[in-house]
Amino acid sequence: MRPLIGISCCVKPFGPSGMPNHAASDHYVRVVLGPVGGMPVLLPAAGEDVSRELLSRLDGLLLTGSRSNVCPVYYDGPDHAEGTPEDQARDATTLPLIRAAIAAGVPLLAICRGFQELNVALGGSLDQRVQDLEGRMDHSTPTDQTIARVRTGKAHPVRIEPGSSLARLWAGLDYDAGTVPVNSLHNQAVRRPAPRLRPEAWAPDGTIEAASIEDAPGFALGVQWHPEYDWERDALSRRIFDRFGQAAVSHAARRNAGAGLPTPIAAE
Ligand SMILES: N[C@@H](CCC(=O)NCCCC(=O)O)C(=O)O
Repeated sequence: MRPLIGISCCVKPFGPSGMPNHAASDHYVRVVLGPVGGMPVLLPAAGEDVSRELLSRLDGLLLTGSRSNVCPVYYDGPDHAEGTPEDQARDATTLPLIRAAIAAGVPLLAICRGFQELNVALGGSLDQRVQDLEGRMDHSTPTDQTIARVRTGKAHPVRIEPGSSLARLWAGLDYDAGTVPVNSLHNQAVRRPAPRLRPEAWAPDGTIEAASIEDAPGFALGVQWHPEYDWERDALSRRIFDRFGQAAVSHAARRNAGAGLPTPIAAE
C-alpha cells in the first residue's frame, strides 16, 4: 500500500461561469505517483483548520505552488497591491496544517507558495514584489509566458549551505554547491525568516531559496523553486522527491504499527 500524500489545493474559477473549484496542478499528482511513490490525496482549501481531521490519516504533506499569495494579514505585512491574487481559504487551511504537521512529524515538502506558507506559518514574513527591491533580481515569469521551456526553465543559480540538510539529501550526487541551476516563478520571497526556519540556499541577490526547520521531528523542507518540473531530467530534483517519499513510508510504518495495520511500501 502506498503512503498517503496530501496535496494542497487552491480555490480557482473554472469553466464559463467561473465556478470556484479546488485544484492542484497535475505536476504534483504525477510526482507523488512517480518518484515520491505515494498515493496523492487532494486537500481542499477548506477555509478552516482541518489538521486534526487530516493529519492522523496522512503520511506526507506536499504544499504546492500557486499564483495566489499568502494574505499579508498573517505576517503583519502591507496590503497587497490592487489585483494581487490571494486565496484566503487556502491560507486558513494550510497555515495551521503546516504547524500541526511539523509538530506531529508528518513529512512535509513545501514548494514555492508552499515555502512561503511554511515561513509565515512559523512566524516569518514575506517581501511581496522582490523585483521592486533595490539590488534584487526579478524572480518572476510573465503570466502570459506560454512557452513552457521559458516559463519553467532554469533561471538562476542558487548556493547551497555546506553540511545543510539539503546538502546531505543530495549526498553522492554530482553538482556544484555554489551554482545549482533552478527555475524561478515567484514575485514574493522570505523577508524575515521564521525563528525555526534554517535557510540553506540563496540566490545571487540574497533571496532565500530553500530552508529546513530547526528541531523538526520529521522531514521538513521548503524550496522556492519548482523541482516538480525537472525531476524527470535532473537527479537533484528527483532526489528531493525520493527522500520525501522515503520519509512518508517510514511515517506510514510508524502510523500503521500503532494501528496494527500492514506496513506500506513505496512503489518501485
Ligand atoms: N504567488 C507566489 C508563489 C509563486 C508560485 O508558487 N509560483 C508557481 C505558480 C504556478 C505555476 O505557474 O507553475 C509568488 O508570486 O511568489
